[in-house]
Amino acid sequence: MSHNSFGHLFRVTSWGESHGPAIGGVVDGCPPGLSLSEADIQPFLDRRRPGQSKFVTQRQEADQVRILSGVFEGLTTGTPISFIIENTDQRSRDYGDIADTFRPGHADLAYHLKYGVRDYRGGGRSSARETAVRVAAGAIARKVLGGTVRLRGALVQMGPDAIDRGRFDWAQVDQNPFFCPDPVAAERWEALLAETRKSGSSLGALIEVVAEGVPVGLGAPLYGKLDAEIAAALMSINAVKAVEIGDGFASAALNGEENADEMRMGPDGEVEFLSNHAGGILGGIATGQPVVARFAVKPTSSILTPRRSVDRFGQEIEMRTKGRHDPCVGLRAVPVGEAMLACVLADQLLRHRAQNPDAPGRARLPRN
Ligand SMILES: Cc1cc2nc3c(=O)[nH]c(=O)nc-3n(C[C@H](O)[C@H](O)[C@H](O)COP(=O)(O)O)c2cc1C
Ligand SMILES: C=C(O[C@@H]1CC(C(=O)O)=C[C@@H](OP(=O)(O)O)[C@H]1O)C(=O)O
Repeated sequence: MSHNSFGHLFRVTSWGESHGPAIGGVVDGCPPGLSLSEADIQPFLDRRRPGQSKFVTQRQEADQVRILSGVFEGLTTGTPISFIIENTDQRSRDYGDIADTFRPGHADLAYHLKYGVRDYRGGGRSSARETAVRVAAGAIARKVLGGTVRLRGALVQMGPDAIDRGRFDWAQVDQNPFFCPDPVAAERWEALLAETRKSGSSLGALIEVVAEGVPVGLGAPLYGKLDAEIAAALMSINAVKAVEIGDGFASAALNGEENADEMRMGPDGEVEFLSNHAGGILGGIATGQPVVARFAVKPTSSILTPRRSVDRFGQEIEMRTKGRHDPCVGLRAVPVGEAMLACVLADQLLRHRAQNPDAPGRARLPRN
């Protein structure tokens, strides 16, 4: 991960600010000959787009993507794929009040201290507007991964209210505005988030992303371990404060027997795991089990409730933040998390093929 690019062979660069004319990205290293058009990318952007329900920011952006390079007659050419998404609904006057002040919990103070000069409109470069670029890149990464890798995400906790794991149903995720896999929790969250928004406050959340059908062997120990790169990619998303793989923090409380993912031989000569505490990764390498990662986002820092802060002249102030904000950023972070996982897996797939082109990608062992 460097400043505005990540990945090695599948390399994503993003550019743009929230209230500038446009945002966009460049994906370099995408293999040639993959069918790709805007129609492959747009559905993913549509899931992340702001303004879609009363539970997200009311900024209205179409998030229409336009490919500028790297595709000829519907196929990727192996050259940089450049794309642009125009910003059309900036309301920069909302930010006039906070040009000289720093929202507690947002990036304002840190950008000021580091750079001295910043585009404060909409948070500038620090805004999650940029996450649209990640989602577009993720759609291209999914093309590289092909149809055998199934990648999905869900919101599993809003504020203190977690889903019931027994009711986890992927089919529910697109049936409510929360990306919630538990219909009963989704009903509770409707009231919870409406009340939170009305009171001028915000909530944090926990998001789970899962990739099934990941080829065995992805991961580049020691410093390019699959879990390490997934953690870095998810941690780079705005507002993320924690990432875990498999049982994550809960594994600290398990004993060795409970944590052991025991193995048997399946009838087709493939290793079968009896559980998946490891989240599909051992030694930094994919085992073929579902890759499971979770990440926590903090509550939105732009809130209407007055908070104490300081301004750039060193005055102590009290401020409230008006404007259009997500009362819980976790909702729209779901497609962003999926996209970051897709980009890491696509990059690891290309690196794995380069180093070990004959690896079978299966957990097969010889039997006597
Ligand atoms: C999808 C998404 C939407 C977000 N929407 C908002 C928002 O409307 N208002 C806000 O203050 N922060 C929002 N954030 C969080 C800020 O972008 C983030 O807190 C800020 O960049 C500071 O960086 P940090 O929280 O990573 O330290 C959002 C984050 C994500 C992932
Ligand atoms: C624009 C998007 O989300 C924005 C993310 C964001 C922030 O601080 O991160 C603050 C708000 O920006 P604005 O005040 O300009 O409306 C959100 O609307 C988007 O995701 O496309």
